[in-house]
Amino acid sequence: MIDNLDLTKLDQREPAEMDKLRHAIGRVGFLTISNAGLSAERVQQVISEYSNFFRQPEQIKRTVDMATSGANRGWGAPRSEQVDPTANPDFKEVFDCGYELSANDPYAERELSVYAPNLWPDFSGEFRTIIQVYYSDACVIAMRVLRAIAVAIGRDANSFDAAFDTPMALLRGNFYPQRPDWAGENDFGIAAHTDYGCLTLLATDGTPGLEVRMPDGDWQAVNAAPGQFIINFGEMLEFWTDGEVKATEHRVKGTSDERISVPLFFNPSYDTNIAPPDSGKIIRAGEHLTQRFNETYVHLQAAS
Ligand SMILES: O=C(O)CCC(=O)C(=O)O
Ligand SMILES: [Fe+2]
Repeated sequence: MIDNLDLTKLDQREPAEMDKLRHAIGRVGFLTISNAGLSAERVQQVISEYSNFFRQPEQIKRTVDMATSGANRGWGAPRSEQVDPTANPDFKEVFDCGYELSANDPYAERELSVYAPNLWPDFSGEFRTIIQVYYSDACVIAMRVLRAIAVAIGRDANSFDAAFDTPMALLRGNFYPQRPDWAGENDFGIAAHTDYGCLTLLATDGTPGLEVRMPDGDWQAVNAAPGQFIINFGEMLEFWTDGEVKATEHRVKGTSDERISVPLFFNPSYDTNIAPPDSGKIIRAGEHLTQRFNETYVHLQAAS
C-alpha cells in the first residue's frame, strides 16, 4: 500500500505521521503527500504552461532541443531517452530546466553539464516565469520532506541541508501522448527505472499512468490529483543512507489518454559525497548523475 502523508504533520514531527514515513521510505519507497501548501490551481497553471509548450510546432521546440546543446536543458524529443537498456527509447517528450549558477559561483568555472544554462523557447506568454517560480516553491517542499526523512532515520533535521547549497535540481515536464498504435511490449511512455538522484517530487494532471514496483514484485498504480504530490527516492539517497531509504522502480506504459507529469528531481551539489556514512568511500553526486545521464540520453549515448 502507498500511504498518503500530511506534510504539515511531518513538519511538526507528529509521531504517527513519522511512523508512516519510516514505513514508506524503508519498504515501498513511494508515498503521496497532501497539505504541502501549493494549491491545485497553481499546479494546474504549471501543467497548462507545459501543455501549451508541447503543443507548439516542432520547429519552435527544435530551437531548444537538448540534443543540439548536449546538456539536459530544454526540449527532449520523443525517443530521445532510453531509461531501460532492455526496452526501446521512451515515447514521452520532455522539457527540462534546472538550477542556475551565478557568474561568481566556483562551480561556474568548471563548465559542468549538470549546471548548464537553461534554454527557453522564444514565444509569448509567461512560460518561463511560471515554471521558474514553481521550481523554487517545489525545491522548498522537497527540502521539508528531506528534513522529515533525516529525523525519521535518526539524523539531525538539517543534516542534508548543506549538501543542497548548489543543488543539481532539475524540473521536468513530461508529456505522454496517447499510447501509439505501433507500441509493442518494449515500448513505454517511460520504461521501468529508478530515479538517479535523492528525492523526486512529482505533480501530475490527475490522469492515471504511473506504476510502482511493490516489494512483492507486483506493479501498483499510484495517482495524485493536482495539489497532492507523489514522492519517491533515487539511487543517490539509497547509497547515502546505506539502504535505509529505498529507490523503487516505476514506469508509465501510456493509455488512450494524454498525460502530463511534472517531476522535480531534487539532487545535491556536485561535490557531495553520497557514499554511506563511515564507509570510507567517496562517491561524488555529480559524477553519478553525469554517468546516468550519459547512459540515458540517446544523443549522449552516441557521443560516449
Ligand atoms: O510520469 C510519471 O508519473 C513518472 C515520471 C518519471 O518516472 C520520471 O520522469 O522519472
Ligand atoms: Fe522516474
